Amino acid sequence: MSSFRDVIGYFRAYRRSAILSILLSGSFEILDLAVPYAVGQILNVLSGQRLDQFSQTLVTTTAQLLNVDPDINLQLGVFVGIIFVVSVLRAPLQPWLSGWFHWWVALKTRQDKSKSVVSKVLELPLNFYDENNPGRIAGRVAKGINNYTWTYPEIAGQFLPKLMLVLGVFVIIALIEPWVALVFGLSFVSILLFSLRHLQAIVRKENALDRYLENIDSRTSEIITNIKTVKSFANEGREFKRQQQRIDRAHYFTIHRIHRDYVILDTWRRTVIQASLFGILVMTLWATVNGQISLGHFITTFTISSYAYAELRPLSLIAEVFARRYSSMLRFHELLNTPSGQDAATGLDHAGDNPYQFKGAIAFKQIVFGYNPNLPILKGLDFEIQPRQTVALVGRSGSGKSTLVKLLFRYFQPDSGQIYIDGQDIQTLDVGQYRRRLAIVHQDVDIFNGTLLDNLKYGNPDATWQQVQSACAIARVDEFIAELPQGYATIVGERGVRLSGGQRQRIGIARALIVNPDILVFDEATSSLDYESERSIQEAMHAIFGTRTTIIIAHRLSTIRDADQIIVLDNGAIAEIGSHQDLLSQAGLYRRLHDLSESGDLLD
Ligand SMILES: Nc1ncnc2c1ncn2[C@@H]1O[C@H](COP(=O)(O)OP(=O)(O)OP(=O)(O)O)[C@@H](O)[C@H]1O
Repeated sequence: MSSFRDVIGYFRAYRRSAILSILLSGSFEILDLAVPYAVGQILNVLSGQRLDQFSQTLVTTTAQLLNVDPDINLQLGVFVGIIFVVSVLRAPLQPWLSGWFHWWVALKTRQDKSKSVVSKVLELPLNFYDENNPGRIAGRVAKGINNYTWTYPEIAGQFLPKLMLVLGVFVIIALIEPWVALVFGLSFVSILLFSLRHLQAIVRKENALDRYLENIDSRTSEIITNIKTVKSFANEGREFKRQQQRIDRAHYFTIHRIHRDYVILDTWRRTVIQASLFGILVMTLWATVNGQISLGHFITTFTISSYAYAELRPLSLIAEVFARRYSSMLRFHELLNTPSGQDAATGLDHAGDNPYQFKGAIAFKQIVFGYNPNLPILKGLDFEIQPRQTVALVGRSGSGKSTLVKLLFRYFQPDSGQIYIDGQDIQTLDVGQYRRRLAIVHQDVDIFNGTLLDNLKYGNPDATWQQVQSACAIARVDEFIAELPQGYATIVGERGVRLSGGQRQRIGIARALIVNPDILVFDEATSSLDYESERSIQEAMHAIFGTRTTIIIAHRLSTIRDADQIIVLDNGAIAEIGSHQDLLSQAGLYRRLHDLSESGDLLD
């Protein structure tokens, strides 16, 4: 659970600049008090009343230094000089000594945290993305980073310096009239404490609202991702209505619970402030009439008290805005603190020579695994694959084929058992370097916005032209490349040419081959393709068999007739292992699946 400390810790790297600039800003605020003080003393000079001890010393010292008489002109000159220094002379310095640093800290931290976000996004475990959709994650990042950036200058540049100002006012009033200071101090502390308590309750509500709004954003993002399905079922109306209800509910809560609470707080605060100010006016006037304080001190005390009370409103507003933003800041912190997961590559940069080169012998030893440890998906798998063998994983949907491959890629760690490659436990290898010796062609090949060549070389940017061309020939990418407007330089992806399912799959195969992996996995899903594309891809796969260890998650039997080994999974355990012919003659599960799909059709 994140806390207020974590929120402060966000700016830890720049704490020296932060502390210095906050102290400077506070000093500037306190310097402002010199103006009403000097005005009060000018009034005393003009009305023939005596100056206070401090002013008297100041005037006498100045007179001695300048070797002149401490007459009215000098006295006025000293006080006007003070006002000039603390207002006019200070004006060009302040932005550089305070404002600059507040934004500098905020923007530098934003720069650092933006990088941390990218690295976190790359390191988060796969199951995090199964549980959180892109809209939810992007929303949390954008809101969190922005709120931190905007909040810092407000807190460091205004809230804290103004608190220092209030402290300064308290000290000055205490020096002039201690009992007025007592009233002032008590009213201030009670307003602040009450506001804080009230805000705590509001923050809890803001937190609930934030989670609710995140769910709305997440659903909107889901609608965008699945827009084809929404439209094909003509469900726009239903989706709109559902989101509208959620938005209305969130805003009812915002207006009638949270916003109302803020207004109640403001009502109470304004009343107490005005009552306190009125009390101070009456008390100081009484003291002046009775000759306890001078006219100048009456003006100074009343002016700086109003000054301080006037600051209470902006102070409370900043505290309110902070409260509104606080929960999104905590949630951003939680995201950055999400453990990177076992599948995270150690260090993001894996450039340079890879120390690993495998023959491709794989052994699964007594592998037990469940996404939830109490519900095992793989229940003691034990098998071996020889180098360059082609092995097919067959089984009903949900039998654990993809899960097994995820363990091979170390996206997850087995609950018990080991996976060996060329006799080495894969857990002992550097995960990033190890994974670079493997490649997988997914059912749905991801295409990045960029040229076709960039996409092909995604796994191996240093690949030679020769390597690219030969991979494209094997994967039959060359068959459609001539049809693209700029050949390899054609922009594909988000803002480019749309590719068909078959074209994407062939690009996926070529991309994997360009890496020249020791182990190649096909999450084979040609069922969505037309016959010609399917044939083309099957031929591409056949051309690869025997050149490296190949694992096929098989959905159609036609591709895997020639596999060296077929592993039939049933409910997370191995039901049968053997060649196509062996398994057919065993008359077991494979035979049943085969008979069900005589034409070599779907297994699941
Ligand atoms: N990230 C996940 N978190 C929790 N459970 C999961 C996750 N991924 C898969 N499962 C569950 O694990 C079981 C095995 O899934 P897996 O994807 O390995 O099966 P499969 O044999 O590859 O299925 P298919 O042929 O349909 O792709 C299923 O019951 C599935 O619901």
